[in-house]
Amino acid sequence: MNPTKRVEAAREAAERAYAPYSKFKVGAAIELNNGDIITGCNVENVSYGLSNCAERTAIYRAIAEGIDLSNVKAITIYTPTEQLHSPCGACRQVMAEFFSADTQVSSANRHDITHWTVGSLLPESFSF
Ligand SMILES: O=c1ccn([C@H]2C[C@H](O)[C@@H](CO)O2)c(=O)[nH]1
Ligand SMILES: [Zn+2]
Repeated sequence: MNPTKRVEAAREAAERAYAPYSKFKVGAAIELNNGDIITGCNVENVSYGLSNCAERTAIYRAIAEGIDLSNVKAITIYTPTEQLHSPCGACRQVMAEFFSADTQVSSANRHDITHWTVGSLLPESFSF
């Protein structure tokens, strides 16, 4: 595991966030078992409900690039804020779709990092 590499990649991705409405910039970095990193940032819209979170941007980018998400080691999100922030409900559901329940999910800022798993963030997730 290389949390520093993911934190740095997520921090750089947060700098690319398009968040003129909320001013809340988020970056995400998915690390694969082979060490490859796929990043995402939040992308907002003047029609606010169309905004996409950093986590889902990274996951959808990976899908679009044909990356096998059964090989995910961990996902880290980064916010340039004083508090740490956990992923929203929509992103938890999308993570549950593509990542196994034991995949590590981390949230970092410039001071701290905290860790969960997909299963702990969305217990008893919907499926059929
Ligand atoms: O886990 C989260 C929570 C929020 N956001 C984005 C959505 C929106 O652009 C901004 C404020 O909600 O932060 C993320 O990217 N990830
Ligand atoms: Zn989200």
